[in-house]
Amino acid sequence: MTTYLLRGVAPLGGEPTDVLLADGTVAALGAAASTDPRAADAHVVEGAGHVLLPGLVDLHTHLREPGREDAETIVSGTRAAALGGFTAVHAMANTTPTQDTAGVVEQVWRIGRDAGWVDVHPVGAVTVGLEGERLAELAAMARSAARVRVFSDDGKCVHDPVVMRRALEYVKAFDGVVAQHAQEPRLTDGAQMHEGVVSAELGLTGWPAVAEEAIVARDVLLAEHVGSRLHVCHLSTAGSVEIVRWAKARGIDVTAEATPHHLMLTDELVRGYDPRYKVNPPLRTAADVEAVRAGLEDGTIDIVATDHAPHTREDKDCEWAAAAFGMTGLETVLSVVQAAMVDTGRMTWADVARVLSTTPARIGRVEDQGRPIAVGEPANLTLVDPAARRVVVPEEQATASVNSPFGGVELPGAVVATFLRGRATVLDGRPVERAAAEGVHA
Ligand SMILES: NC(=O)N[C@@H](CC(=O)O)C(=O)O
Ligand SMILES: [Zn+2]
Ligand SMILES: [Zn+2]
Repeated sequence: MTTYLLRGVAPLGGEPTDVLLADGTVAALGAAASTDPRAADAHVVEGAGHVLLPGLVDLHTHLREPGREDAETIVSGTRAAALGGFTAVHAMANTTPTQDTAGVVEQVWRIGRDAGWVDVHPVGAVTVGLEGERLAELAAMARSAARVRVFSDDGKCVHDPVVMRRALEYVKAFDGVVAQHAQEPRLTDGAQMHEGVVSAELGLTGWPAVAEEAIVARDVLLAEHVGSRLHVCHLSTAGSVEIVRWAKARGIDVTAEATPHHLMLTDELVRGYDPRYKVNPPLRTAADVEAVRAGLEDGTIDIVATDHAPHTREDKDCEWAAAAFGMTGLETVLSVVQAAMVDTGRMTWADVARVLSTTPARIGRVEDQGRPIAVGEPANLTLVDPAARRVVVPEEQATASVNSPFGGVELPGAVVATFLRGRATVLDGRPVERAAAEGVHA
């Protein structure tokens, strides 16, 4: 295995230092890194001005395999994840067949492991076929080789309060968490965008903020009643932030995520009827974007998760009403968080490490990720150049789909390198095919 000497990098944006990666771990730091005998034949990465972060962990990715390999495969999606700085992703359960049995989650986990770009942690469905009626075999998925800890019907809401209560009770046995897609179905019947001034002007059926907030409020109370862990997916309204803030103050064990698009984009973009901006939950108002940023800044919102939702051109390049909901995000999230939170002075790089690595790893109970950058720790790391600027070109990304809302937009920052247990998956901003990394010749 290649040894790497990262020269002059800034761990969590702090003082520049040298970091030696050997035998899959952080082997030495500071002066000891270059004097270590293993540094003699190391591959040197000149990292002056670059920030070293723990490898990013996504709690919410749609990899689409099995079933929609025309939109994404586990290989294309995890390669995109590595390029985005990730070393682990949680793969959502709304595949075909659904990830609702031990067999399906083990298959996804194994394909991810064999691909080797990032660790793939399959999310288990809460209910059979995401139908919201019967609980899926949660314990069997938890005990399978995939060791599922996050359960979600994402794409759909577990709307029946009895089913939600049972799921919250059941996952306690294996320290699991229910990740809820908070959307009251009756209040969002036929909804096409956020309900507000813009939807009224465009004459599109709106999706009221209360449809999200009513479920978030109900679920924090259920989690308190049951004494279980709840995670709120892609929180998008100012009211939801307020409810989670209240719940945390009350001691309820709730965590919440924000997506990069809800940190940056508003429903004003829908005026052009470009389906790239069609997403669930919908883009909200500028006041909601500000509330989500403030919630992330003060810790009410625990993490940023991409909700990377690739869709084929056939499913996206059509009239607004017929287009699928969803946006890609793996390869732009770090840049969006830098633009929205770091470059605005609201968060430090240490905060970025917390919301994109440490805390998502903890919520997903992934023990070897999101670790401190310290000697002896597994070398799951991401090196970022914050001074870089680039215009996003979806066609040039590794994801198999082109439905990025940031196409044509200039964003700050670039992932220079990603290391998975000491092996480079990305170097000089380019993917390192595993055969090359292992010195295997075809
Ligand atoms: N976010 C989306 O708009 N779409 C997601 C489902 C989801 O996250 O709810 C998808 O699977 O396409
Ligand atoms: Zn969702
Ligand atoms: Zn999703």
